[in-house]
Amino acid sequence: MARSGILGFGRLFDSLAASRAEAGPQHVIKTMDAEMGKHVHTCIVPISDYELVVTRDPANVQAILATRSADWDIGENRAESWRPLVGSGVFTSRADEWKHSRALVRPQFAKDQINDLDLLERHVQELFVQLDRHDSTLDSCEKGWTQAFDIQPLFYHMSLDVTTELIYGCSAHSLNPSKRIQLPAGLTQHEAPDCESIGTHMDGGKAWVEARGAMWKYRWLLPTRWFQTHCAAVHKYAQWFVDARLQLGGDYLAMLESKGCAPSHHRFVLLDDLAKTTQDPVQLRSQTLNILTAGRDTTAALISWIVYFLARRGNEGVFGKLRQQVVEQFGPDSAEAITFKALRDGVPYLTAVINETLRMAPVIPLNERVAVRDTVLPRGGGDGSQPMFVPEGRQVLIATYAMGMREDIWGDDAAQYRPERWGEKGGRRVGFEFVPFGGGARQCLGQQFARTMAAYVVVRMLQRYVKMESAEAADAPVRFHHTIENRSGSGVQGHKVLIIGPIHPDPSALDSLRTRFPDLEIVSHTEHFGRSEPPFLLEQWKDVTVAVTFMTLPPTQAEAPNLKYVQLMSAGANHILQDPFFKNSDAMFCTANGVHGPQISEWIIMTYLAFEHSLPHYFENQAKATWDRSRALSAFPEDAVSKTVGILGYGSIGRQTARLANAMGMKVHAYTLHPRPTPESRRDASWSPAGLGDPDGAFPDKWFSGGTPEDLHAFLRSGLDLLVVATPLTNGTQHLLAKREFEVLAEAGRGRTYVSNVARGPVISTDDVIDALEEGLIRGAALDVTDPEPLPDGHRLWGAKNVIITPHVSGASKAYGNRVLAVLGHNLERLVQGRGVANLVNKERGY
Ligand code: HEM
Repeated sequence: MARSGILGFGRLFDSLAASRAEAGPQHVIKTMDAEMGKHVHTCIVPISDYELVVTRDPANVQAILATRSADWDIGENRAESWRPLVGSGVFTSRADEWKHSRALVRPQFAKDQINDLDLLERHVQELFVQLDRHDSTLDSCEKGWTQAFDIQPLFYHMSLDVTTELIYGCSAHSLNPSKRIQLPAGLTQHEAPDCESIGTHMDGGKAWVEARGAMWKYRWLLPTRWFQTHCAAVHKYAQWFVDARLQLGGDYLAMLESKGCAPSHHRFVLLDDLAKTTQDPVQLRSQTLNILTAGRDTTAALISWIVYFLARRGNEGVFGKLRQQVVEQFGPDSAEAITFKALRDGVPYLTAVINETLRMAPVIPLNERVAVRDTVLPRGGGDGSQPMFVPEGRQVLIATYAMGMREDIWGDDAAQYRPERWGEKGGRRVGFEFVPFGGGARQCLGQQFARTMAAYVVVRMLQRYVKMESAEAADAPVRFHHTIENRSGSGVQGHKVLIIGPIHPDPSALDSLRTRFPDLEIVSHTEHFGRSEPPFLLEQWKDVTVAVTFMTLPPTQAEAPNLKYVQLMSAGANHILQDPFFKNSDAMFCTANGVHGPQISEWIIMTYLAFEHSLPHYFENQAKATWDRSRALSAFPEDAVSKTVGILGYGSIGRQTARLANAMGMKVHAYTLHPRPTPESRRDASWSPAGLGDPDGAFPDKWFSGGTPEDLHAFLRSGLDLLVVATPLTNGTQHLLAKREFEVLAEAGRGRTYVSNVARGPVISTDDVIDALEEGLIRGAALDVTDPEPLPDGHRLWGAKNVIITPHVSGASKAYGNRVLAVLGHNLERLVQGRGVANLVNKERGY
């Protein structure tokens, strides 16, 4: 090819422009066809003072990857750019170092257990939950944050979740963060791994590596500050697992299981297995990170492409035929009949679909090698059929996509998606014209795993969905931006967060948010319930896109035209329902639901136990310096074991209370307004601190529901020792507990119920609770909220029998501000990924 452009840089700029236009792989074909002719398959491309070779000739590919592979090695870019992020391992090393790495990790991939279908099924279930939820939770205003909803990010999450579990034994649970395990910090000298941000740091690091690659030999110009942050975070994450494995040896998997990770029996965990061969912590960290990098995005991209082609208009026949075979082989809805062998051999058309997808969208459309000595390629010289001399140091690009599009190999319809071309068995004989997984000595180690996972996910989706539809037009071009999806940067560039209000997070929590989103601008303005020092000026709203606030809002959207997301510091939104900005702007509002669970549930248990163990009585005696054991000896306190707690309103506070009560040996009865008959309906999508609460709705022994007094009475009659009132205050819950309800409690439990109110005062009728206490209809009450508030001096509730009153303080906690920031971080991550946020306020319903 001829040189082009100023100083010969034209070819480079053309190729960058094609990548930006999402047509990089097609650009190779177009340029070769136009400038060299369709019959030329190998050419030299000059760029400035440098020349590289591009080939789409299978004979040359075979020589490079297999027959003359000793003359070739991977190029500097892969080796050097990736190493700071993932270390030196099988994917990034060269020459003898690579041979050593390959020999070390290859045996892991030969084991049957690596194809663990139980592991895949667990994560497919999480995928389904997200798919179900997506439609119902995505609010129109969220769509303005990134692009329209795209199924692809869910596959990337699933792939991260699967590969982290396969490699380290503990999933990052990015599809369902509520399932994240809080691993112990003290076990190794490293901090507990941050499962929440590992995906973001890997994406950020990868984006940098790709940007560096695109800058070709001027890559040193790229600043490294953020890259270093990502590298440090990724290392820290892997190091904890490696150290824990080395410290615990054969007990490593049992430890993970005891913390709540998937069961250890018969489970294959790559790190665990690898540590039987080497105990070198750096090796273990690097090799596992190399495999995580090589396997995560590639598999997600393959699944995304398969779904893309199945849903593409015009491919309805392919979808129908595949679905029919899948259902015939595996049934319409269950995973039971799916085995590794049946996946591999049982549905030939599925194999054909996967192969055809990899032909038309090889996940890695350009592979690369550099000659390590002077050598020859079998074809490309003379008229194209002669050998071509390649000097040492020359780079060759293997155009995998272009080979897949050659009409002389695949037929005139090479541009059509037609799985039938793969024949009856789905896998026609191919040579080096089809190398999506590379070939020869450095062939992909994860091919079988990737194929199994893709096949499994597709089968489960086809069992579940009778139809898939693409939003694109039938003739829309295939856009290769997504070949390996690149969510470059952290996705929050240009966003500015204003924290304004009475509650402030620790500087360390702010720092970790900055580390997680390095390009997010954060400003913080202290304010004490409406009064701020220095005064906050209206024009300061102008460029704010995210506000974290208790109740300070801009007067109208005109003052804050860019404000898209308001993170409230409160669990409810009732105090701003009449605010003009809330009512009239299109910003989305999220509550801090979940930040109160830990401290309020502690308050509930504390007051209950204080009452049971007569703490107020002993405090009084202590003040009088009186040692008197008679009370405990005459009427033994009752402990909580086997008692029943009824939780009226099973939200985040109720769920954390259930967790604590369960740990004390109590039974849990839950009450919700709407029925929750299925496991799905019992789940809770709102935010909760990792490892706390009851996101799956697993604790209740009985579940009651309904909106009528009869429904409520059935719950109150269920034998409650402790009744926790944790329901929002609405018109329907005003005086929900009144005279009749206390009578029902008394009839059912002979006055043994202790009542705890952490909701709002008016949910209980004050006069009626006083009467119930005085008449012994209930044993006692702990009230953090009263009606009225503040409770006036001399009010008769102060002196009621067996009552503990605190002045609406159960929600206070030093961790409050940090938790609000955690909700913010959680939602920012979801917004960047185009997913629905947690705790979104429905503006019509007001909560
Ligand atoms: C659709 C999914 C995948 C595709 C298309 C793919 C593709 C490739 C390709 C083309 C190479 C060769 C690069 C070269 O020639 O230099 C490669 C190497 C590699 N792949 Fe994959 N891969 C996939 C999934 C996986 C998975 C799931 C894993 C592991 C869990 C994995 C692990 C590796 C490793 C370790 C290497 C380096 C081998 C070496 O250099 O010796 N891959 N992959």
